[in-house]
Amino acid sequence: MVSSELVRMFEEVLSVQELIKKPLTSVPQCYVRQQCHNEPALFPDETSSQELPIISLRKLIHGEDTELELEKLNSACRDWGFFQLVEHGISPAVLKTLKDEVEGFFTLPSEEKMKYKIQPGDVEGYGRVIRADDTKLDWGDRFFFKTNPRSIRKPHLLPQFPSSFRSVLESYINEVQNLGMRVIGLLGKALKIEKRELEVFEDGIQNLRMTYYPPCPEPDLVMGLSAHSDASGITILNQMNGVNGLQIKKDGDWIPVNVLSDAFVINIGDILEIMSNGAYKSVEHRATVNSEKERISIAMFYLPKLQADIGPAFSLTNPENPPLFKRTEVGTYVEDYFTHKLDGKSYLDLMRISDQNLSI
Ligand SMILES: O=C(O)CCC(=O)C(=O)O
Ligand SMILES: [Fe+2]
Repeated sequence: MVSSELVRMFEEVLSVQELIKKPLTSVPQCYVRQQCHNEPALFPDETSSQELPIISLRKLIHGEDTELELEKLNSACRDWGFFQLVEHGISPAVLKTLKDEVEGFFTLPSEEKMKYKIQPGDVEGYGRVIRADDTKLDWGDRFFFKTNPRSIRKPHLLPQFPSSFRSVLESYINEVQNLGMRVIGLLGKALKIEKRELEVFEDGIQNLRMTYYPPCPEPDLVMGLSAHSDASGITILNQMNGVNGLQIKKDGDWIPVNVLSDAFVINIGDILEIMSNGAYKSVEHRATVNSEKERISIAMFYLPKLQADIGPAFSLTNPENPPLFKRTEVGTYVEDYFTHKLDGKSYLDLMRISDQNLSI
């Protein structure tokens, strides 16, 4: 539990960008992580031979290699829970303008960004949500907001953005929503889930998190984003300024992901692990920072619509393959998720049906 004094201190250091404006020789204690002895190294061997699978959307859709590519996709989601998507069809002009606009946004004067500051009791806006069990702060400035369906947009956030930023975001939101639906369809095909069970994703929820990770004088003492799994169906990550930092947990090791230009990193979130009845993995990941250059990413979380129920797909479960997770409404799931700390896979574990009461 953090003391109220610590909460006040956390709230005062709302922006890491502001913090590093004064020359810093060491990192304030509220960012310093305690490395436990059995934790894998923060910066694992960069020569790791494990490379994230690369999947081509073009190959998944046209040509002779469709089946082969679908099998590659299937293995990537089972073994890694992550893959890099190339030839995804999102227009390069939108991606370039988006990068410039997001960079521009994070370099606005603090007073401008504070107009969008997260309000007490909310989770959307600029800044961080302090939870009762937080003990350390992440080295990154975030902006989280809900974009789809349009009716859930907060009037003081996206609608108030500078018009050039708003306009490119609208294009990106549309393109990435279509891409998300396409990828979900292909995952359903690879998993052999009946099409109608994926209809819950049509006009699904889309949330965006933009994160600016400033350079840090002592990068091995801090974490840009704590280890977590995503609550989404899938997440589409755009590492927009080409700087490495993302790490994925695989077989107990943290594997660094090399940014591939013109690729998105896509991962399976908790909801798809549940729907696939555990066949696809929602894998823990985290973001590290470096001492040289800021890192900017934008993550798009794609979820089924709010009224939908989530649970293991009926077309995948039977007496031989009983459901491993409980069913719940998306709305309840999302609300519960936000009240938990980003602490590995703990929330997904709450959804797991224990061995004693496995039932269909
Ligand atoms: O910035 C990154 O590389 C990771 C972002 C992420 O995992 C998230 O926003 O959930
Ligand atoms: Fe994430």
